[in-house]
Amino acid sequence: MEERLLSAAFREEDGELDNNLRPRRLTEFIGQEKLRESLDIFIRAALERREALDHVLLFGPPGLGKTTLAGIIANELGVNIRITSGPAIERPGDLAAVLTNLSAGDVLFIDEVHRLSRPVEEVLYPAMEDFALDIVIGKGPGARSIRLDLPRFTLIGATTRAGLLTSPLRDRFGVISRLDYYRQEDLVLIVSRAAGIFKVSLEEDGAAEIARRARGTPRVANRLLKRVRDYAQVRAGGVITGNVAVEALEFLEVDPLGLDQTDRRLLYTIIEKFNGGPVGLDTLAAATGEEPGTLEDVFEPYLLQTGLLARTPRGRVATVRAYRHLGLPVNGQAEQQALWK
Ligand SMILES: Nc1ncnc2c1ncn2[C@@H]1O[C@H](COP(=O)(O)OP(=O)(O)OP(=O)(O)O)[C@@H](O)[C@H]1O
Ligand SMILES: [Mg+2]
Repeated sequence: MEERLLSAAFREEDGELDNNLRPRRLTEFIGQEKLRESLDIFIRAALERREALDHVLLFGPPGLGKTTLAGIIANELGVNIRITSGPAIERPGDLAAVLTNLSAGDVLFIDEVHRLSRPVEEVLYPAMEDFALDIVIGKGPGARSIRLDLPRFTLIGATTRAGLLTSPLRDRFGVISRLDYYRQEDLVLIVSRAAGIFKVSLEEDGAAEIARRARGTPRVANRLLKRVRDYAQVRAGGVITGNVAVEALEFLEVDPLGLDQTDRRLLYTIIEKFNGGPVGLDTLAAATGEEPGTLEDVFEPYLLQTGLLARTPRGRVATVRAYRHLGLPVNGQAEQQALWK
């Protein structure tokens, strides 16, 4: 699992990659036009009024650019960014320390903001709303609370699971932006830009081939580019043509829709062991030896998105498209089930 080339999740080896490749300005950020345009307006307006930007919530699947955007926003505002994450802030006192160290206008970026503990969240509410910190002194009936003023700051929260955010927290964000999977043409621009930074020679067809198999995700596109580059260097004189990209990606077992072995095995299991489905999540997990949560969060989103898998009230179903993709005959059963789609 950890080793999946196509996982959109962040991995250690991406660290360096991400830092060199991260666009620093809004104009360098490719795709997500609507979101980019709105952010551009909000940032300019805040700058003109010399105010801190409203709190921003960025949500969407992993690897689509949430952390990148947080950095860009701070950069465009010309302020410092403090980076932390939900699980890293263990106690209310930890958050209080971070908040009291901010300067006016600063950006506080909290990644995985849905994973803040309740007591920590409660410190965040008045901080976001009134730029104040309520500190309780003493215990029991003698306890009293004093209010400390905080500088006006901008909280940027990022989450892959907006549904898990409590509503009091969600309601305190003035800007709520969703990132979507990228279009093919945007991914072509993204890998071409990365190739420029890596100084790899990448032809147009090569870029298209990598983009097509990148699951709509810049992080995956950049990672595939790195592996294809290795292949091209050793086997093909360093130039990534369309053919070289196809060869390399076949070698890496990334198929034309961007599925890897694990994705295909999942679909085969539904088709062969469960006659195409419907099959319940837990049963499917047991049959494939994966955790139900992993199936749901890691494997399903992309299969659902490409229409290879469908969720029905009675369980998961392999669609006609899945049969065709795997080159299996579509029997009457599958046609029937396809009606669920
Ligand atoms: N619009 C974009 N243009 C160019 N490169 C991008 C874009 N979006 C993301 N990237 C690249 O993709 C990589 C992953 O982006 P990022 O780390 O911002 O994703 P994320 O949404 O924060 O992921 P996670 O949910 O795992 O934290 C970075 O290396 C970044 O350079
Ligand atoms: Mg991130």
